[in-house]
Parts: sequence; structure tokens; C-alpha cells
Amino acid sequence: MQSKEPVSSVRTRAQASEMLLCSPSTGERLTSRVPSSPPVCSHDEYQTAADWLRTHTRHRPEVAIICGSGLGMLADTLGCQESFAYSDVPGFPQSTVQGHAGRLVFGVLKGKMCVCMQGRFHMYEGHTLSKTTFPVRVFKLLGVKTLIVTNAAGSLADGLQPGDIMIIKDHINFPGFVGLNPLIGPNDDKFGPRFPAMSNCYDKELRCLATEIGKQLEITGLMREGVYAMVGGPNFESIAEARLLHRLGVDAVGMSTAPEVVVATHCGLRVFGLSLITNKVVKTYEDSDSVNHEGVLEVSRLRSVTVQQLVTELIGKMDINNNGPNDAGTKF
Ligand SMILES: O=P(O)(O)O[C@@H]1C[C@H](O)[C@@H](CO)O1
Ligand SMILES: Nc1nc2[nH]cnc2c(=O)[nH]1
Repeated sequence: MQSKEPVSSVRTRAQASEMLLCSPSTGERLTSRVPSSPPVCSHDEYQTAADWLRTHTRHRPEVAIICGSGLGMLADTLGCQESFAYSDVPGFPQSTVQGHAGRLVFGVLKGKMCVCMQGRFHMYEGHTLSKTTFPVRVFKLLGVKTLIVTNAAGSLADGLQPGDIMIIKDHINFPGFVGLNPLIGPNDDKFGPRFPAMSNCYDKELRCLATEIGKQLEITGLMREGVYAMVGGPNFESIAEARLLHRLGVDAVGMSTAPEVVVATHCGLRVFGLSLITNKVVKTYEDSDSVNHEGVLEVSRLRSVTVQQLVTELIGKMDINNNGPNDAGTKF
């Protein structure tokens, strides 16, 4: 049977989800956004941000770096710096988490033009996934070829200790399993295909190069490859959740990265990712330890120089013209 509701009063999905966030008694809005994928950003919004940045800096970055919790000091090592507060860049959301400064820093590292996000956006902050990953598409429009993602994560693997560096070999995007994927919504063909493969999303050559650099820096004892799983957060894992993740073969768990990597892979960027292990995830009821964000930031800061050295050497040695297996040719 056809609905008799006039067209003007038919609610869009976005409007309906907004209504669910209103107080039933007063109609007052309880929160501004839910982390459901739509509404998505338009191509014009990415383009506006990229154009704004192009007119405000002469830097033309080839490599983009997203700094994880407490790892933002990497941006301070860029030469010939120019930086912008996220609040000044059209369309950029704001960072709300301690340890994420909220600055976009352009500069040169080992002769390569880079742009570094001193602070990322997380789904649990209330950003839509489209906004969470907004900078990645802006970087693509700016001409970036390689994305480096770093994060702080808790370890489930017995061999990974706080202070260790896990090169991300693959990820499990748990929010994606329940429909929280940044690519949901109309596909923007200018960025990539409707159904992108994710089987090569962490570039093998860059992973091997990082392992070689680890040997030169004499930090192989701290390094190994592993699988990162993204959960929604903001709470850390219950013991039953930790055990589940462990049984599923997850080596490290965090609250970011996977959406950025999905969007980067979709638009043909070559990706390298690493997790700094900041804590062991509690897996037994006898263990009285408990994780907190301050502890995460403390370990990140203690290891940030080592992470900086590894990333800097990687950038210096990477072949910028090799776009990896996901590149289907630039469309811009
Ligand atoms: O931005 P990342 O993934 O490094 O941040 C991790 C996950 C949470 O945001 C926070 C928890 O301490 O650190
Ligand atoms: N989900 C999750 N994120 C983290 N980020 C840093 N440590 C952790 C952790 O133990 N769990």
C-alpha cells in the first residue's frame, strides 16, 4: 500500500536518526551527532579544503602522516614548517582528545614533502566516519601518494609488551561488520570503486623496508608484525571482550586507524601503519591492572623518539614513485 504522507513530510534517514536524539518530553536535542555513516561529505567539501590549503601553503606533500595518541611530536621534526589549526581549515572537524593537538603541519622530512596530522579524529568523539576520514581524501586531492598511520594500542599477543612497536600487517574493522564503514553511502567514483579490495591494504614493500630499518636502528627486539583490530571505544575492553579478541587472532586493539586505511586504500594511496603498544589488555579476572588514557600517553611519549626515528628513516628510504598494488591511476 502506498504511503499517504505528503512528500514534504517524508523523513530522510539522517533526519530520523536526529529525531531519535531528541528528548521525548521537551524535544530538546540531546547530542549533535551519532557515529552512523551517513550523512557523507560531498566531493566539493574535500575540494574546498584542498583548494584552501593549496592557496595557504606552497608545500605540495607526497607523504601524509597521521599521529596516534601521544605521538604528535613527530610533526615537530619536519623542516621548513608551516602549520594550520584544524579550526582554520574548511570542513575539518575538531580534535577533542588529550594527546591530539589539532594541527596540520606541512614540512620536509629527509628531502620528502610531508603533511602531518598532529591529532586524529575518532568515531567515539561523535564524528561521522565521513568526517573521521575527511583529511585522507583531502590529502589525496593534494597529491599525496603514501599514507603513514600510527596509533597507540593495547596488546593481546603474549609476545607484545608495552613499548613494543607492531608493524600492522592487516586489520579487523569491527565497526565495519555492523555497518559503520566510511564508504557507506553513494560511491564517489572519482576517488575509487564501489567495492574496493582490502587484501593488500598495508603495503608489503613498506613493511619489509621498516623491518630492515629496524635492524639498522637496532630495535628489532621491540618490533614485530601483527593484526590490529579497531573497536568503537571509548571504553577499554572488558575481560570477556579481551578474551574474544585474543581467540580471534587479534594482536593489538585500538579505537582508530581502520576507517582511515579503508578510505586511503579506496582512493589508491599506499599505506604503512604501526601500533605503539602502550599497555597489555587485561585478560584474566585475577589481574588487578586496569588501563587508562594517561598511562597510554605516558608510554607513547617514552617511545616517541624511537617511533620518530623509524618513520623518518622509512620516509627517507621509500620510493615515492611506487604507488603500490592498489593504485589504479590518479583520476584528478
Ligand atoms: O588515536 P589513537 O588510536 O592512537 O588513540 C588510542 C585509542 C584511544 O583514542 C586512546 C585511548 O587511550 O588512544
Ligand atoms: N581499545 C583499546 N584501545 C587502546 N588504545 C590504547 N590502549 C588500548 C586498549 O587497551 N584498548
